Amino acid sequence: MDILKVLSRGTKKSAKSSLSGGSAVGKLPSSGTKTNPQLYHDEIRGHKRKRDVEEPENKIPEVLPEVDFFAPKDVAESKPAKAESKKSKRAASPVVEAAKLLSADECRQLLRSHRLKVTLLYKREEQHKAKKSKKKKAVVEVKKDKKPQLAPQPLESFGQLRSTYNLSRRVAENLSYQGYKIPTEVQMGSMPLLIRPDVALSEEQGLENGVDLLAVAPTGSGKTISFLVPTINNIMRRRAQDKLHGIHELEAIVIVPTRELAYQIVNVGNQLVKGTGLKVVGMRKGMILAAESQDIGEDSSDEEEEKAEESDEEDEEDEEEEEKDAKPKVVSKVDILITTPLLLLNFLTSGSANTQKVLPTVRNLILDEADVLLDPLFREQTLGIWTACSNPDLGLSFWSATMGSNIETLVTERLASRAESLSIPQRPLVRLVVGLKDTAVPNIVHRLIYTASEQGKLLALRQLLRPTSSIDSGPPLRPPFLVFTQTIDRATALQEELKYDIPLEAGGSSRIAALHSGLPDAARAAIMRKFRAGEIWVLITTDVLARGVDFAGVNGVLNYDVPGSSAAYVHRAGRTGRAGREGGIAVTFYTKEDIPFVKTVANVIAESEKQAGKTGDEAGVQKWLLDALPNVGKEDRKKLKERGVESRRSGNKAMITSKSGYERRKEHNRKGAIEGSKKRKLEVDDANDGAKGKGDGEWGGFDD
Ligand SMILES: Nc1ncnc2c1ncn2[C@@H]1O[C@H](COP(=O)(O)OP(=O)(O)OP(=O)(O)O)[C@@H](O)[C@H]1O
Repeated sequence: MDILKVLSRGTKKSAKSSLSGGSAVGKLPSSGTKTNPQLYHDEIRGHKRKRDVEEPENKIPEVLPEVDFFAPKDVAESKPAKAESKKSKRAASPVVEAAKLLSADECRQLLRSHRLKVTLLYKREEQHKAKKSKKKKAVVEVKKDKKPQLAPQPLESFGQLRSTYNLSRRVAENLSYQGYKIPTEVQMGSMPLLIRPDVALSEEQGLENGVDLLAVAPTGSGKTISFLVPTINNIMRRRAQDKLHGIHELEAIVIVPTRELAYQIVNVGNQLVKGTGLKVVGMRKGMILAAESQDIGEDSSDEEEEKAEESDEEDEEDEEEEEKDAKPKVVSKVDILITTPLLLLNFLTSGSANTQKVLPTVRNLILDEADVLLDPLFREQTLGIWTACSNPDLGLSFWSATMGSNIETLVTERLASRAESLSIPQRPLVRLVVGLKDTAVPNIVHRLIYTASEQGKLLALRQLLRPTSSIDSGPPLRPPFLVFTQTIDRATALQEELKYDIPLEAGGSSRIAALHSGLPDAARAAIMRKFRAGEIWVLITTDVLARGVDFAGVNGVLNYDVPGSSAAYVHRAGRTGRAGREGGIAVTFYTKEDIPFVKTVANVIAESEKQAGKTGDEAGVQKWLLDALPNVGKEDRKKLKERGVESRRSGNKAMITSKSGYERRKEHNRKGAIEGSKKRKLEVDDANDGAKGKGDGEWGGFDD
């Protein structure tokens, strides 16, 4: 099998092949950068666009430089900086163009052409009603049944961030250094709103002081930048206004569901805060933050605060130092904290039982992958942190590619009850949605493959690993790719099964790895590093990597086991085809056991293809199949989401093996026969020994 040749393509890309457009390889998402990361730009009917969407700071070449997708994110991004001279190290400041605002009609047209829908979910209005000579104030809430559409100024180019929204020069430079050409849809819609609501929503009254935001946008569409840039800029602006220079204070928290995602966001944050003096820190176990205690009794957090102040004065805290020293320390140099819910909650609830730590300095709370953070699995932990952020000016934003209406309701209710309990006016709540439906991944190829048995899946996967394989007429599934399984055991077992499929001369078993939550932190980090560096080509995992993790070079995703929900499918599949790149493929295997549940996946595929305008033979799921598959009942959906397909949780069927049931039975019988014969032989020997007077009854049976 010439797998070496195939797998080598992942790392040894010639400039020619990686830029060529025609071949299958040329179409792989890892074969080049995408200059336009936008998914939608429908024609504006009846109107000619007045403004050109081209980036004014067109200093970036038309064809972006070759990027090593596999290089670790931080290294890849910092490498060129080292090579350049100090003077030219920073990207040139984006050209500042004169601030021009679009008319409300133009905004609406442009937003619609990018399938961006912005809705006001809640607003407290004060109306002045003239009653004879007296003016009476009345509070009117936006009625649930008539939520108005908003038309905020869309961000057409990153240059506008400086000219129109007065973004800090440093942050603009750092952003420009990332080499992005044009904003994605979610950046287009959300950044103006979050950076300068007074400008973006100048037509709307009562929103100028900022809004809370629910943002729903496809996987890989640049949501991280969308919340980090405004957060950094807002901290800098506040400090500049208050003339607070050179201080560190925890002002923003980003909550994410996994450690991998937290590290990734810390890396992106560090790129964006270069030269600003701000610190982006990832929460670690045992880390102590400068927090206040609600009950000033005999609580240890007083001590912690004192310690925090002392260490602030000493000014000796440094992230690198902390890495070296595993002992818990008060981390006073942190402006933006990235954390998983439990790590921060553990800190907030540690210490004396009758005290609760609060974080009154936090002005921005960001929930990335908000639907999962507010799912029963993490809900209590997330809400615990939310409650601890006691600043009355707290701004909240919620981000995900999928957001059920239950999440929207929960957020709305929580915001209302928070305002009531703190006796403060509730901030307006705005929802921003990119695309027609959140259950879609429109820019990749989807395939559903039926195999008669569990063993058939393994054979099919082996088949896909072959150099000549392709799925229907679609693009081939080429390494590097991610394989999703239902449980940790299955991930490990699949790795065991596949590790000898990669020839030694191609790196052998070191090219394949399994990453799951059962591994220690260091092992997880090492696997991530190797996968990013292109040393691991097939990464088998569980849903722990389904959310948020950004591997620009991943060609495909294979759902070895059917995902537990439509949202899980969207997020798993969304690990490929990121930043608008086309050519990514998501393959989903299903067996007889999955048939009652597979319609959830088929529906997402159908919706994705509808949004991408694919029909007929191009479609990965044909109409006859959609019609034939049974609808998934509410109970089944719930069960599947919570537990996955039952038969894969335990017992023989949960095993992954290339041997058929018949072969396994035969092997079992053969083993039994050998053991039986050994036992008989030993019994005879024993009897003989006894006869010789040596038997002392020490024999303890056969080993397994
Ligand atoms: N304007 C842009 N142009 C090109 N690439 C971009 C742009 N903005 C972000 N990216 C790149 O897109 C990739 C995906 O971004 P990000 O991880 O923020 O996506 P996301 O929307 O958070 O995805 P997910 O829903 O999976 O978490 C990153 O590699 C990022 O560097």
